Amino acid sequence: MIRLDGVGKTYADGTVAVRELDLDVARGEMVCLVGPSGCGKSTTLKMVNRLIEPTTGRILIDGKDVTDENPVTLRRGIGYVIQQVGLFPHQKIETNVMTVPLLYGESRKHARDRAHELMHLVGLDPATYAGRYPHQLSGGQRQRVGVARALAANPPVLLMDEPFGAVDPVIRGRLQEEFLRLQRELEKTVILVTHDIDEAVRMGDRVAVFAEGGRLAQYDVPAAVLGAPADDFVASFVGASRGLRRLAVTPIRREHLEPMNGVTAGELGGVVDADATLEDALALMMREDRPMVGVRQGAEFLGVLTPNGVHKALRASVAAQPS
Ligand SMILES: Nc1ncnc2c1ncn2[C@@H]1O[C@H](COP(=O)(O)OP(=O)(O)OP(=O)(O)O)[C@@H](O)[C@H]1O
Repeated sequence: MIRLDGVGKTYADGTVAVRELDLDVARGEMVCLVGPSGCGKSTTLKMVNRLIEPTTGRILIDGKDVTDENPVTLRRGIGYVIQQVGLFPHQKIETNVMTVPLLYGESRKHARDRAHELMHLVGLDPATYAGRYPHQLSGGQRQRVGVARALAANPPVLLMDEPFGAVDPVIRGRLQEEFLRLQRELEKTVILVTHDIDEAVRMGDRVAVFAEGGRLAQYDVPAAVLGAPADDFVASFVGASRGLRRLAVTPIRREHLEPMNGVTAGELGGVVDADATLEDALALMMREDRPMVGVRQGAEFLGVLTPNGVHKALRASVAAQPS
């Protein structure tokens, strides 16, 4: 869907922000660009919607070179969410969200209906918030308006630059959760920039770890980035607690379960659903102070997970990834 092919950006003052970057993002995939400050993440994102022109290489969306497209037409198909949201301060929330549909010639009635629908989608009741002004909203609510506005033209592609950066950790977690739910429904192709490895592994189907100069140090699924860092840079960036982080991104698999035979009710800490993560299962074992939990899929009981099974699952999650 989106392909960066040998893309580089050297600014006029000689700063090499991005060097020879190859990156593929599949349709419906959410890819997180993560890395330390100044490593070229925002520059990369802005080259996709041509807010910045690359100095070398090509960027293709659906096989078409973005430089052949009129930038205005191009941006119509690309939603853009930034940290400072950029709402018009003297316009009501509803009007802020309606801006894009109105720009594309929708009637006021349609644009307003669409704005209300989107406000519902991002969890802001239009009856309460449509008539408010941006300064009458909390930071987290403003971020949601930013997301609603980016979705207004129903673009297939969304670019998000630190979209949850300006809010406190609790709200941030909630917004991440909500956006993941929304994304499961909308299946947009998303590139999200963050400097927070936790956010990247939580949100991304795949994670691109950038090093200085826009060098792509590793591009893989979260479990592999945490479980098998490509080099010392990635290992130190993901941090010493990466082992624990892996629990939250590794799913439970049938082959790591043991049969129920002989397990007594007293040994079982509880039951988790098959789509839970290892972290959920281990948290339950610890909370209940029991050596195992049951795993269920709907009405079917699949087996029990023990700490030994957790260990096997972690090892397999790395071994299973193509390097
Ligand atoms: N207009 C510009 N002119 C010259 N250098 C620039 C310009 N914009 C960005 N840079 C430089 O390019 C490099 C990459 O910047 P960029 O904003 O892409 O990094 P980033 O990874 O998004 O950083 P952060 O996480 O701090 O936002 C930095 O060294 C930055 O100083």
